Formats: sequence, structure tokens, C-alpha cells
Amino acid sequence: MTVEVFPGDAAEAVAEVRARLVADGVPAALAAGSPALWGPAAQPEAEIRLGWLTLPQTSRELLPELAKLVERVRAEGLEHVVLAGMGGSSLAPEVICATEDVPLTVLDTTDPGQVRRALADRLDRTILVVSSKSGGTVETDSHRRIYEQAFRDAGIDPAGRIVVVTDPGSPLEKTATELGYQVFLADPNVGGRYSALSAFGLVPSALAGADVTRLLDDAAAIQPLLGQDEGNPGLELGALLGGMALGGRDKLILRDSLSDINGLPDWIEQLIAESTGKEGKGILPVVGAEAAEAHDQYVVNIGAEGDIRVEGPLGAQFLVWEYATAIAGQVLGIDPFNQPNVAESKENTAKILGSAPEIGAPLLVDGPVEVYGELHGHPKNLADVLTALLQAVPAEGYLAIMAYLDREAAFDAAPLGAGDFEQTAEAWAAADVATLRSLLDYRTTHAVTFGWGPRFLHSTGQYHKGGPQVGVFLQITGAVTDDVAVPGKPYTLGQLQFAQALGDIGALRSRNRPAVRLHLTDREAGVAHLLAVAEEL
Ligand SMILES: O=P(O)(O)OC[C@H]1O[C@H](O)[C@H](O)[C@@H](O)[C@@H]1O
Repeated sequence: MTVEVFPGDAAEAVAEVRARLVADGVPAALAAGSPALWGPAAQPEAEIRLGWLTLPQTSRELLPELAKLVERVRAEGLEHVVLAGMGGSSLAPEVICATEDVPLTVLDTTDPGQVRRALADRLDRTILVVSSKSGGTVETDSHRRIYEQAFRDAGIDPAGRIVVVTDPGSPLEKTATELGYQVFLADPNVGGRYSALSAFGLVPSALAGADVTRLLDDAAAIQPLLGQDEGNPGLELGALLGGMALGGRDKLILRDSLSDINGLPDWIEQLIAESTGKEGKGILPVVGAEAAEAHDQYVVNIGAEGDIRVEGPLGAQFLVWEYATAIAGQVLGIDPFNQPNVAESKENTAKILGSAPEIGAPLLVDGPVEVYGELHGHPKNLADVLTALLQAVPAEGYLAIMAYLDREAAFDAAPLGAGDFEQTAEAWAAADVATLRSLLDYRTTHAVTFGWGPRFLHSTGQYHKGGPQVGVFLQITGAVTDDVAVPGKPYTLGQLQFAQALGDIGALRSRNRPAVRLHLTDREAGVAHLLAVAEEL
């Protein structure tokens, strides 16, 4: 694996950072697992968070049991692998499976429509992996309950269909053992976003058909370089990330369009945003943008194209980005292993679920779109609202779009294989709320990000609340027509999804950042109207 770095006008700053890291012995100390690199306050956490450095060896212990499980699942004809897991418990398997082109259905949503879609797909041949490090994540717990009920309703014993990945001693381990599920225990000394090469990355990927031994081999091959001062791709990349941010270039545009690796930017996004976005500092990853348009942005490419690029196989990429993020944390003076602000939105959500939410009257209604929030300039319609939000972005700021909707709804716009692929893709883009990112990006030089709620809460959500206070937030929610009950809980998925949106916007507003919620009273018409208005701005 090589990492080629052409830092352009930041070369001096990056070289300085690199020289300081080498002089301080940081590369070798990190490779050896020293927990003291991030200061005394971070040391207790670092002492139990550096297990990822040796996963290319320690994870091999899992392989025999995993091979047996794969064999059983194949023999029983369970061909539909569904993974319920949030953030670090699903982002790596998603990239691994997309890169190897093996099918995996990822459930990291509370959208009732998206969950219904998964449930309706080959339930009789489904194996569900429930992955949660803490074992207490509400989305994952809900998915488990919903699938248990669905299996029972279909006369299927859930014990043969549910496999659990969790940390030893978690409440999920206890429940799973009681219910007779097969449990894979992960290394507790590895944080969620550093867990790609642990049981969290490997179990669902192997079930889906990926070659996980090769992943570990590719990571192992790069390991010896990580202790070196020269020819160390993790050091080069870490000095780049840290040096750029210190020099004011803290928006990292991640591109993988010409790469053999499919979707790594989404995984990197969580790793970097959650690891660095705290104490008013941080690096904002931007996925989906074409090019850097302002002095606070730069582009890193995955694969062989581009000025700044990271080349190499996926297993090695995981380890190098983890190492580089830990280095960047040291450079920025933050603890790269905690996520101090993620809990705020979760606590708000729990409060909202326990009482009827107060919504108030909309600021305005424009067709199928209701607008909630406050904005300067007395907006009269949706176009005014979008313009006001773009104008509210301060220097070195960003606009974050967060959509609590069905991520796959746009695929209903045109069936695959009906027309030529270009037409089909155009129909999808025209029905996909994520297209709003590029439409608004086109109208500003500031960074524009897009995240699916609640998925992003476990990723950029930390940066939004803990990073520099320069974000402007556009949240999108939608009416639910066909809700899904969560067995054993007093709420439905739709209620949970809505409470998550309100909980997060409450946390953002408490920081006095501009935050507007658009509510689509008809989802399909609402998305079409929103995109049409954004196109005309
Ligand atoms: O694996 P779990 O314990 O369910 O956690 C899933 C996610 O939850 C939280 O939001 C953390 O901030 C993430 O880092 C983590 O990946």
C-alpha cells in the first residue's frame, strides 16, 4: 500500500507537523500502543481503546467459529443477510460487502418504510446479525425486537436466525444468551469506529460472502510500516489531516469515484468526525462533493486518481486511516477515542419519547412542505428559507442537511433493468432527497454535507455538536403512513424516528446555531417540491 501526498500550498505546515511527530517519537509509540500520547486526561480511555492496532492478528481467533457458522447458514439456504447495527457496528461491513460485491442489507435506520422493505424481503431465508458494542443502542434493540416478532409470526424459531456481535458483559450478551442466540464477543479494547477488523466488521461480511481472511492479511502486511519514521503511510496521512486542519483547512472532501473500493468515505466520515469533532475543534469530512471550492477545503481521493490520494487494499486502508486519525487527534490536542456529545441527542430523544412532543405552529407552509424554526429576514416561502440558510453560513462554516427518511425510497421511482442505466439513475436522483446536497452545494462555496438520520447521529452528529460552532442545519422529516410497532416498547419506529429528529435539533438549537426543520406532509411530493425549489434558487 502506498499513500501519496501532494499537499500543495500546505506542504510547509504538513512537513513541520510530520517532523515534530517524528522528533517526539509518536509513530513508534503509537504502533507500540502507548496510551500516553493524547495527554493525561485522555489516558484512561486510551488504555482501553488501542486494541485495533493488533486486530490483524487477534481477530484470526474468530475465523474457525465463523467458518462453521457460514457453512451452517449456506447449508440451510439462508441467503439474505441482514445487519442491524449503527455507526461503527455497520459502516465497515457495508464497505467490505459493497467492495466485494456481495449482498448485505444494512438496517441503520428507524424509518418504518425502510424496515418494512427489509422485512418483506425473503424472511424465510433471512439471517439477522444484531451488532452492538454497548448492547444498548435503541435502534438496534428495536430491530432485534421487530425481527424476533416477525420470525415468530412466520413460525420460524429466532434462535436459528439471529446471531449477535457484542462486547463481553453487555446487556445484549445477556439477552442473547437467554434466548439461545449464537454470540460472537468482540474485543472490548476497541472502540466502535475503530472496529472494522474486529468481529463487528468480520462476522456480517463473512456471512454475506466476503473474504475476511484476505482483509486481515492486507492489514497485517501494512502493520510493520506503522512503527517507522520513514515510509509510514499512517504517519503521512495523519500529518496531512492534522497539519491541514491546523492551517485552517478543516473540511476534508472524500472521493472514491474511480476506486475499486466502494463506499469507504462513509466509514472514514464516522471515524474522523467522531474522533476529532469535539471541544470546538475538528475535521469535517464531506462525502459526495466534487471538488474543493474554498480555502478551508481540500480533496483526498481513495484509489489511484488525484493529487492527494490513498492507494491500497481495503484491509490496509482501514488500519492506516485509524492510525492516521489517532495521529491527527494528537496533533489537534483532542482525545480521538471518546464521543462526549453524542449522548445529548439521545437523552433529548428519551425525554421526548416519554411525553407528547411540543411541536408548535409551522413558520410557513409551502405546498407539501411545512417549515419549523426561526430565520432572519421573514421568509415567505421555501425558496426564501433555503436562501436564508445558505446566507446564514459563516466564514469557514458549513451547511448540514439531515434527512430522517427512507434511504431507499428513490429506488421506487424507476425499476432497475427497465430502461437504460443512465435514465434509471437520473430517475433515482430526481426522486432522492440526497440530491439536495449537490443542488445547494452549487449555490455556495461553503461545504455542504448530507446525512441520513439517525445514521449520521452516530457519525457527524458528534462533530455538529462538539466541533467548531459554525454549522447551519437543515433537518428533513416526513409523515409516516404505515408505521411499525416495536414489540415490548411503548413507541413505534415512526415515533422513535421523529423523537430522534426533535432530540437532535433541540441539542443543536441549545448551541444557538441556525436549525430549521422541513416536514414533508407527503414524502414523495415533498421531495419533488424541495428539489424543484432548490434547482430554481
Ligand atoms: O455498537 P453500539 O454500541 O450499538 O454503538 C453504535 C454507535 O453508537 C454511538 O453513537 C457511538 O457514538 C458510535 O461510535 C457507535 O458506533
